[in-house]
Amino acid sequence: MTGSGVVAVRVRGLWKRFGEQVAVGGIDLDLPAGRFIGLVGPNGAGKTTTLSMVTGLLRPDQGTVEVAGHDVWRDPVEVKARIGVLPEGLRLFERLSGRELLAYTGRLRGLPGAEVDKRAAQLLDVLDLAGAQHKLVVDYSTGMRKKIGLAAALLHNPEVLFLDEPFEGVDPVSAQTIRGVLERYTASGATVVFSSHVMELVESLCDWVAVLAAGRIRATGTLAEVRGDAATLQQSFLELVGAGGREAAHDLDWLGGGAR
Ligand SMILES: Nc1ncnc2c1ncn2[C@@H]1O[C@H](COP(=O)(O)OP(=O)(O)OP(=O)(O)O)[C@@H](O)[C@H]1O
Repeated sequence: MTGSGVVAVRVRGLWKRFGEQVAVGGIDLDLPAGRFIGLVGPNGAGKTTTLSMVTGLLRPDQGTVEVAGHDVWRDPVEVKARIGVLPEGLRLFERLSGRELLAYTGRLRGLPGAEVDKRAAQLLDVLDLAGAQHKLVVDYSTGMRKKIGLAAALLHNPEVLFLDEPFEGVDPVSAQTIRGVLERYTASGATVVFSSHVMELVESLCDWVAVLAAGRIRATGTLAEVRGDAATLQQSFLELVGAGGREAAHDLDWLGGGAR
């Protein structure tokens, strides 16, 4: 699946409204296979809504999504066998231990018990969770929850992995661990799609970027293409999405300590 030109995710005419609010306003997108892809955009841009529709968690009002050549809404079983998802606000089975959660996930994925045991042990080890594997998930910290969620999403060796803000609330050591696992995974030809509004992170991890603002795609391409002549991705991002509002700071002339 590594070859250039192979499309991992194909989105056409995707729309989602919540009442009057247009969350996603007609997105067309081809995400190349074998890349580390960043879906970036400011708060409320529509990243979570887009990822939810792409992974079959939220039904679009209009439009189609194909993942690994299968239509997400007509062929959900084929798609779900090929993807791993770490959603935002991840809900886990809290009363299972980390190890039990992986055993359960592996069996749901149809893997033989011995294979699940082997993969679970390796993932727990690599993600630095071996010491906490018998602890209940309810007692895990935010970072530990992200890591066990990532392990569950990787267990069946998916072709495409979707991660919604995977580094949110994660300390630098755990972030480095997660990063190592993801880099190894993409090096084997798999595709990672992750959403973030942290530009430095996207710049250091991704080789392909899609910029989303106000429910629409503003730019796509390799990191170099999207960055263009700007010094950093952050700068080109601010130009793309418009940095309006920065000057509004003078309205806060009462703010700054001292006089009340
Ligand atoms: N269930 C919902 N009901 C109503 N409005 C919603 C719902 N989900 C999302 N929205 C709205 O749709 C828009 C896009 O939200 P979304 O969560 O997709 O953005 P995002 O890019 O993921 O933002 P963030 O980076 O802040 O998580 C926002 O204006 C949000 O208020």
